[in-house]
Amino acid sequence: EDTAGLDLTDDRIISIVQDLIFAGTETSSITLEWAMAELTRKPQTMAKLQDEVTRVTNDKLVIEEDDLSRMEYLKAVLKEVLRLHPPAPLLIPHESTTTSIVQGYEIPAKTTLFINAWAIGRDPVAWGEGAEEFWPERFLANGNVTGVDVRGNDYQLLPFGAGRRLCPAINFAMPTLEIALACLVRHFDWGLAAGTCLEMGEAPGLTTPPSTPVRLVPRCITT
Ligand code: HEM
Repeated sequence: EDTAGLDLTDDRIISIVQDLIFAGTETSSITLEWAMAELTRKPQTMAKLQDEVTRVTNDKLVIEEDDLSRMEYLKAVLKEVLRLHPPAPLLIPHESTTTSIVQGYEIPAKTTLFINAWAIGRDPVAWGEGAEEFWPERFLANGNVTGVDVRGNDYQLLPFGAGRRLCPAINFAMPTLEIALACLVRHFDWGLAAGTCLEMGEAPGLTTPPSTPVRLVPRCITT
């Protein structure tokens, strides 16, 4: 109490916990859902990822955080998923604090601003002719955007935002997603259920899951 004017009341604690649950669960599950959809559409990419995860983990069945640093294709796959399918496509609304001029347009103070990370991630000026294509190799050696990362320093890839309000959980979210995706492809082959097809359209909203939930059939390959 009486520290910097913000008391830690029960209501505030409940709000913070709700924020964390909302900000942390759907974003991660949507990213995994899109990852599985894109990989199922591209069996060669899926096979390449499975090869890497199997090679790095050797005979081990449990994937640990230490293993991730040797899985560069896995990281490229996740960046590519977040480029094409940022789970919060317009990030979170921001408000300008002072009047500024951006490319000749005057933005008054106190204007609500949306950053369209979805459109930026598909912009051919930043990503080249194949901007709409799912191609993780673009982030690897000899790709056209080697070194571009999701940490808010490269303005063409902003799934976590940038600057002071960058997602505070990025260092938790990325390894969590990497381990989850590595486990899914290490232990199972994945295919579409008979008679179904993948719908790659997005549902509208603050977050954008696939318009039709992705339904895949796993076949265990490690027993
Ligand atoms: C794929 C995973 C995730 C993505 C893509 C993501 C993306 C974002 C974005 C775009 C923002 C808003 C940035 C801005 O204001 O411009 C944000 C804020 C936030 N994220 Fe994440 N996030 C993810 C996972 C998580 C997780 C796992 C947690 C918590 C465990 C979390 C907690 C938060 C919180 C608390 C904020 C609000 C920060 C603030 O108000 O300044 N996020 N996230």
